[in-house]
Amino acid sequence: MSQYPALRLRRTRASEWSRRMHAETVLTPANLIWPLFVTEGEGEEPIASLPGVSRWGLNGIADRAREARDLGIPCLALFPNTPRELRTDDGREALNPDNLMCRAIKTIKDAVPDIGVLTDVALDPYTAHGHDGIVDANGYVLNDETSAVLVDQALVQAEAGADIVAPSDMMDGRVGAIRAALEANGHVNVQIMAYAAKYASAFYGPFRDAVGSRGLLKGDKKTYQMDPANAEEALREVALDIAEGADSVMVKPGLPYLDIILRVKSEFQVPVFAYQVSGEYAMIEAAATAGAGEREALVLETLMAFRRAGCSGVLTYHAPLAAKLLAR
Ligand SMILES: NCc1[nH]cc(CCC(=O)O)c1CC(=O)O
Ligand SMILES: [Mg+2]
Repeated sequence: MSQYPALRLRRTRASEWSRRMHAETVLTPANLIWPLFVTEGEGEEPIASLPGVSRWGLNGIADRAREARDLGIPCLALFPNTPRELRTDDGREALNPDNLMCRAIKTIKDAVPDIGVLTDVALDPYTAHGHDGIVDANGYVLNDETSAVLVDQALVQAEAGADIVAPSDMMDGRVGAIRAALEANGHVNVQIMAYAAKYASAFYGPFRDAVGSRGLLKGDKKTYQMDPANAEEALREVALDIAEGADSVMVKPGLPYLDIILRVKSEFQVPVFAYQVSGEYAMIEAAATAGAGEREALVLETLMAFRRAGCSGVLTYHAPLAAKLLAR
């Protein structure tokens, strides 16, 4: 009896109510984190390589925060486009308590006190060479020197009101160092979401346009970000970040790395997030524009795939669209 024709897996798929009742995974706006680009001035600056995404001045950022709240999106991720003249080899603008990032955090907290603010800890929006850290004479990104600066950067962000600091730099040991500094400075409830398995990827191009680092970047990031060939190494990275005190871990990029998400979730049972990165967003937009797929369906299917693989949530530039679709 346990086979066809008595067993028909199509039976539960035959009607909409039944499909809904048998869904193993749910996707809600609570699973979305919306990355936002911040700029000086008050205008809206469209980003050519990210159609539909803009940099916003502080007023626009406050409006986006209200929009997110109304859509049920729980958290915003912030990325500054630092004016060129403030970018230096040591990225010291990252430590300025009045920098664009800190002003954006405060703006959001004033406009919508109850929304989560996640900040990126890395130096690339502040360095003249576009790397995430301090480089030596050969252009090599120095681990321990960089980690020391990242600790101060995370503290500056926490002081400004960040709820989650998210180191995206891939230095060794920085999660433990940041956790210790947060504890020592009274920020016991500031979370760390570690970009634990971040790959040296070809999918970050539009992001680098958005934060203004593409034209500046010398070389590539392969001496610190991971080789796409590696999966076991991702598990080691995640194990270390959890041991150092990460509250949650991230896998990045997203869709090409669903296998990593699944393995991390199965192995560690910790909150896992994915970053559906700028190049993935641009790919979906290009497919939709070319008529190769239907935008809304592509967005919801890819986001559901992250949930099915084990993600608690996804950073996605499609967050407002997805939240609107999910509200229907
Ligand atoms: N610290 C850099 C950082 N933080 C988030 C992204 C990429 C996000 C995206 O492509 O959407 C990057 C780019 C990089 O590593 O060069
Ligand atoms: Mg690591």
